[in-house]
Amino acid sequence: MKLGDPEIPIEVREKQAMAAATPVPAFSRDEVKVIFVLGGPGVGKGTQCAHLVRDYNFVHLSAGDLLRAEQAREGSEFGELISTYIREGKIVPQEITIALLRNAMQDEVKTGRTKFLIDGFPRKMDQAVKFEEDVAVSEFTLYFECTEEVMLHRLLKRGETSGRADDNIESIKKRFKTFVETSMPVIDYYRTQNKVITVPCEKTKEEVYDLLKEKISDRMSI
Ligand SMILES: Nc1ncnc2c1ncn2[C@@H]1O[C@H](COP(=O)(O)OP(=O)(O)O)[C@@H](O)[C@H]1O
Ligand SMILES: O=c1ccn([C@@H]2O[C@H](COP(=O)(O)OP(=O)(O)O)[C@@H](O)[C@H]2O)c(=O)[nH]1
Ligand SMILES: [Mg+2]
Repeated sequence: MKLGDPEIPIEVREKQAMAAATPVPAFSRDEVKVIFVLGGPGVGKGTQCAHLVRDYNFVHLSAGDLLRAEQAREGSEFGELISTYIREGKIVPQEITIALLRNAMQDEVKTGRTKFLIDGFPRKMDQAVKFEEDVAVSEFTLYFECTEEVMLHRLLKRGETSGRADDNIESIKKRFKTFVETSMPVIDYYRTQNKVITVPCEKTKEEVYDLLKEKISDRMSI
């Protein structure tokens, strides 16, 4: 059967035509620039993204923030599921997170904002593959690195005021395990493509930011 074949029912032909009209990925590398921001829980991804937004023309999209907003949205069919996954430190099924990211990107692109820091995503190989197939191919990945000991300290401190259901010792242990077992393979995958810029994060926020700027100085013309 070919596209437009009159023997195919009209509904099917319409669906085929729509699929053919939707570019894959949705945004080309000319239209948008995507930088993935990865690193363990509490390493400082959100903090450093805020610095980059202040100094450069980036849109900051945190997958975790988008999931928490969806969880809190009245009438969301995914609220309970997201809540459970986050508390257990597990990765929410990719369809949900990718749809949230894609919608958020579409809203920004409509207003002419096209440079994205995608923070805390992709955390699992299936997300990486599907996002790059369907939404956009990344320019490179920033990988923030530091010891679990330091991350634990930062998360417990953040937990004093964050109100987050996963900033407690039980959830943190599970998040560390998920990071090592499920998210590190994504970083390794992009390493094989020479697309990872690693930034040590043990020092103060300002020192880390200075180092980050130094490491990306030749990439900021994107
Ligand atoms: N370099 C740093 N030194 C000390 N504390 C930091 C540093 N970077 C971030 N923090 C703090 O650690 C906590 C986690 O940072 P955050 O940016 O939320 O990390 P992530 O998004 O990777 O979980 C926050 O309370 C933040 O203020
Ligand atoms: O692509 C993602 C990003 C986040 N999460 C969930 O959201 C939680 C919090 O993510 P966030 O990036 O906000 O945490 P951080 O690393 O900043 O502490 C994770 O532990 C996961 O349960 C997810 O399922 N998929
Ligand atoms: Mg964060």
